[in-house]
Amino acid sequence: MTTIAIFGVGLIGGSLALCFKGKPGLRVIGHSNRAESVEKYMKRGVVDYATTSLQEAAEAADVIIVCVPVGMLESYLDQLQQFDLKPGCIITDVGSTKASIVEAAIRLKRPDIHFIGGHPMAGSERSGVEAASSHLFENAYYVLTPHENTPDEAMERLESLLRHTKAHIVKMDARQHDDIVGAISHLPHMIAVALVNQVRRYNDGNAMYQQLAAGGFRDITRIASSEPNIWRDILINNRDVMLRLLNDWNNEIDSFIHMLQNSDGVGIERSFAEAGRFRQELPERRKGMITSLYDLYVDVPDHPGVIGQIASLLGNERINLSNIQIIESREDVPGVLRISFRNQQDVDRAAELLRTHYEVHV
Ligand SMILES: NC(=O)C1=CN([C@@H]2O[C@H](COP(=O)(O)OP(=O)(O)OC[C@H]3O[C@@H](n4cnc5c(N)ncnc54)[C@H](O)[C@@H]3O)[C@@H](O)[C@H]2O)C=CC1
Ligand SMILES: O=C(O)C(=O)Cc1ccc(O)cc1
Repeated sequence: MTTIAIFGVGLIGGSLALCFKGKPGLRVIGHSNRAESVEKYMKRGVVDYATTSLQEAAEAADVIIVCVPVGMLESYLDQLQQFDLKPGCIITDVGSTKASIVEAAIRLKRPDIHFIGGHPMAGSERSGVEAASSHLFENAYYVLTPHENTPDEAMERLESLLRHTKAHIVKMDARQHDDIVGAISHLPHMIAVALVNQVRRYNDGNAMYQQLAAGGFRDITRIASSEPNIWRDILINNRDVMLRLLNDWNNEIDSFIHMLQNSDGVGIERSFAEAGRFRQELPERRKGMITSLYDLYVDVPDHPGVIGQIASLLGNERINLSNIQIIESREDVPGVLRISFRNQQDVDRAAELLRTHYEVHV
């Protein structure tokens, strides 16, 4: 029996727990400092057992997964050092930054305890165990940042456990991880927040801003609704990388300012064309950060009841949808209902079925 202890059973910890719970040979213990949370984990059935005792959970574990905000990770490592952990115990984390925690783990004293940094590169703007799903990591990348001293045996044990997430495991240097993820995830979160706040200020003087801000604005700013304390920790932890990236961002914006000052239409066209080409080359249908996947758009008459109708059509054929959203503007997406699925096969089946009743765009 492999016992997995999860500290911080929120969106990511809860989703991991759901990937492992009920699998043969695995037992999942959840920990929270708060008794109400422990009760909630048990009631929702995300773990086999839950406790407020860090020591009890840690000492029972073969694998410990620390799923708390980035700013708390080091203090968890320090506390774990005080306990009589099982020999061979693997400690991993899910933090969105890797360099500082990998560095801190070098301080772990026992040579038979192995820390391997981890970052499942899928998530959402939602938080808490209420948003957890066993499908969250399917087909996403899961970065591991082993140290040069990490034994192969420990790495293999962790990889084999994480196969339950159905994510693709990639190994990477922790600093390189922070550079890349800084650019493709942390910077976009900052930009989304800055953009929303800019428009929020205009809206103070004229509420039409908010009223008209649907469609594209909503899409590209979804991640501005992310959990503030989680992102405070990520950005402060990756501060040096972020400051460099923001400097480059300023240069990008400056170049737009210059093009506009000079009415440089050729330059503007070139910027859009270059960006479009690069974006087209992004891996398609790979679940990852800042992407909604397996979506289809259905052009439907705007009347109540249509969502129910579509849900029953899909339900009758046992096609599971993961999300359904009304898009209020038709300017930049073909259709008014966005329906998300968990895999391409479901998109294809749904598209074939719904085409007999509606106009469908995949
Ligand atoms: N949100 C996302 O999409 C992703 C987040 N991550 C990382 O996963 C970790 C957890 O994030 P989420 O699950 O999104 O957050 P969450 O807010 O859903 O869950 C955080 C968990 O940590 C506990 N917690 C919060 N503050 C604490 C504190 N001061 N001391 C002890 N426990 C505390 C909470 O009770 C909760 O169980 C973070 O390190 C984040 O960087 C990684 C991939 C994606
Ligand atoms: O919702 C999205 O698109 C995200 O980008 C979620 C996310 C947030 C933090 C991570 O470290 C990884 C993924």
